[in-house]
Amino acid sequence: MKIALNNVGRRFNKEWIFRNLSAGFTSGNSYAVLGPNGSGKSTLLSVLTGSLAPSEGQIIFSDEKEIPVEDIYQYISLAAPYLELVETFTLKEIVNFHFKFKNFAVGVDAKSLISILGLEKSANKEIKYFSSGMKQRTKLALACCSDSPILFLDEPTSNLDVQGINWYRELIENFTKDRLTIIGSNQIQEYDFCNEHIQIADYK
Ligand SMILES: Nc1ncnc2c1ncn2[C@@H]1O[C@H](COP(=O)(O)OP(=O)(O)OP(=O)(O)O)[C@@H](O)[C@H]1O
Repeated sequence: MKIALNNVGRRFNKEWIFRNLSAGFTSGNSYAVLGPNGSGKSTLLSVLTGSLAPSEGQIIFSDEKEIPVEDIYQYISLAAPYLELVETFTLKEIVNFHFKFKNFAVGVDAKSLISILGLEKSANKEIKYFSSGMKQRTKLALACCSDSPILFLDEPTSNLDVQGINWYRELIENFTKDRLTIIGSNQIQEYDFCNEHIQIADYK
């Protein structure tokens, strides 16, 4: 899989969030999109997931041949603070719902995913009664344990405590091999495994 950006820029009204960004993202690598609050990390991630069109420049998705932007969602898993879980579902129901649209990563099924989460006792609890950390773990596990070749994680450790951060790092170790992984972050423990860094400030 490859995502190629060619002189990409995005603006909202008259404000350019980033400009002249040319970069290639390929399978087997992990990339960190870095910058302070409000710098444009989520905006760039939205462009990279195909959900936001660039204001200028070109984005090309390919896997041997070009993939139209309207099809790219099939190749992507995403966990982000602005993506909400369905609150009235139980954990079991949300896992079953999610995997009606995606396939499980190799070696994972609904039962083992709940065990990876460490939430066996909450399997029949509605998401609305989950703590913010439990919700965040659930979002990360759903994204990481899907078999999609591209994985986007925006602010992956928000709401996680030290134990949760260690759990996240183990998840990354087990589920990012051979994938194209892109992390939006400003916290080193979220992205220190990434082999390439993109500083939004370099494209202002
Ligand atoms: N739909 C929108 N319309 C207008 N401005 C927007 C829109 N979305 C984002 N922005 C602006 O773009 C800039 C970058 O926002 P973005 O959410 O990408 O930053 P971020 O680096 O992800 O921030 P944070 O670390 O706080 O999540 C901000 O100034 C924000 O107000």
